[in-house]
Amino acid sequence: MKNPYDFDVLYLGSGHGAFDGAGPLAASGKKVAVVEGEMIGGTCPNYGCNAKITLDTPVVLQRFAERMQGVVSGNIKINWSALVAHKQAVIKPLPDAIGAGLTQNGVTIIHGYGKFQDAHTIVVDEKTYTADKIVIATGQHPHRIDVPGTELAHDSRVFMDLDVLPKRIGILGSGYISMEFATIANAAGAEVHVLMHHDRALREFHQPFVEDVMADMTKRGIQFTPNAGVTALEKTADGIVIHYGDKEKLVVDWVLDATGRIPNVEQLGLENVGVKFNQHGILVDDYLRTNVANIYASGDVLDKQQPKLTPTATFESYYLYKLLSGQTTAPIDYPAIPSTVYTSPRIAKVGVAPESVKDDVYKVVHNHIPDDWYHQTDQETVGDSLLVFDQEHHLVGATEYSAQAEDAINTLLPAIVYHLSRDQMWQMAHIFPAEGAAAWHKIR
Ligand SMILES: Cc1cc2nc3c(=O)[nH]c(=O)nc-3n(C[C@H](O)[C@H](O)[C@H](O)COP(=O)(O)OP(=O)(O)OC[C@H]3O[C@@H](n4cnc5c(N)ncnc54)[C@H](O)[C@@H]3O)c2cc1C
Ligand SMILES: NC(=O)c1ccc[n+]([C@@H]2O[C@H](COP(=O)([O-])OP(=O)(O)OC[C@H]3O[C@@H](n4cnc5c(N)ncnc54)[C@H](O)[C@@H]3O)[C@@H](O)[C@H]2O)c1
Repeated sequence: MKNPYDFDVLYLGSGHGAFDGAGPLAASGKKVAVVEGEMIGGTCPNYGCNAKITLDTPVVLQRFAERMQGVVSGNIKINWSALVAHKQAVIKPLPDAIGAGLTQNGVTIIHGYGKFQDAHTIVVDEKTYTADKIVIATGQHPHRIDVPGTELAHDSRVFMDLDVLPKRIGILGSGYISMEFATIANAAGAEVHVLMHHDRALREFHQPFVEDVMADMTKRGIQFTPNAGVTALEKTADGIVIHYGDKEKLVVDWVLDATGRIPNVEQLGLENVGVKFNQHGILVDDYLRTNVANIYASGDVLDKQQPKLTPTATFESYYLYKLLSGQTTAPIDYPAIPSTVYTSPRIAKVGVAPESVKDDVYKVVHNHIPDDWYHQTDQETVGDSLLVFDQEHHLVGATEYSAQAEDAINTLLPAIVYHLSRDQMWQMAHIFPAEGAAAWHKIR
């Protein structure tokens, strides 16, 4: 029977929650549209992962040169305006490249904000588009602290476009964005103050590793204030005054609000169709289907257990491609989702956390990274990993803090996802010498 709608599948949003699946879905013969209100590709390429890692790259170089002093000489100084210009040059082509990838696969791109009129109809700038199935992949937006003067603070997107690095920066919150941007701003020469909501940072990460990273950041001049309880922001002739705690004050030139992100569920017309959501996002079943049968959701906008990260959004998007193209009827089966905080050194983790381990079920193996021969070459002095094995020596979790923790954890993923035995681990021959080989060597 002919589809009575304009499209088989229409996506609201064009981030990883949409585009990783929309392209293959169109290539499989489905008529697909993507509606995007801002930049094609969404947060990750334009003002998230890719933009941030470009700003971080000279920090890594700076740390590397610092470790190798004596063998090489001279410190690396970051030229902030040149770095931001470099970031713009690296990021600028991405929306066009992602858009071209979509259109080459046959996806129709519609620019503008979409809103539900009914369960099969989306309105964009007064034009209507109908679809058999609709996927809500609208992501999140920054939370703004609810205190007088909140408008004086900025979000991470504004930070990444600053032509001139402010001298004194106050950062509210101590999650991913706070810790990463504090690292970058400090390395580039700013005075950085982190006002923590509680007494711990990065609460989902192994706290002894977080404390080591914070000690290093403190040594480099970043000032942490635990339980700050920010009460107001005020503009004065000296700068912006952050009022916190019991009548305490801090004067800075610029404030980054890094107090979390909120799902984009407002202004979608969800009330017109009755899609259910809460403050964590849209509610879906194990097929990423909302309570309205033809409406699905994917990516950061979901209420879910998995971390709201690009690998999760990509996995969901690809799952929906398989489901909506009829290649699977199975529920989504998430792998262990890895995550990293791009401080320097980084903290990365995947799978079973060492702190959750009961002795009789799992075995935790500790490695001090500088003890590895490979890390004598780069004069590494810090870093630890904890590897969690079951009784049959299957790797079930790993967490590491080190200069290259993200690569070490990525390398270990097949062992966890495919539940490899020791014999199967030996079936893989790694390029040597390399970080990945060093990480793999520790689990065999
Ligand atoms: C500063 C920062 C750094 C990050 N770094 C990392 C990292 O290093 N690694 C990592 O894994 N994750 C990182 N993330 C998280 C990552 O960016 C997100 O998990 C990922 O982008 C989620 O993809 P998504 O498609 O669900 O949402 P998004 O990428 O946010 O895409 C949603 C899109 O929907 C559009 N939209 C919203 N409403 C509508 C509407 N009504 N109509 C049409 N379009 C609409 C938005 O404009 C947006 O483009 C970072 C996030 C931030 C903010
Ligand atoms: N490397 C990465 O993968 C990466 C990097 C950046 C962002 N992200 C994604 O973006 C999301 C948002 O990052 P984020 O750092 O804004 O959020 P977050 O949830 O990681 O951290 C928010 C911080 O703000 C604090 N906070 C909350 N309410 C507050 C209040 N009223 N006053 C003061 N502090 C308050 C929290 O205690 C926490 O420290 C992350 O959760 C993650 O999903 C990922």
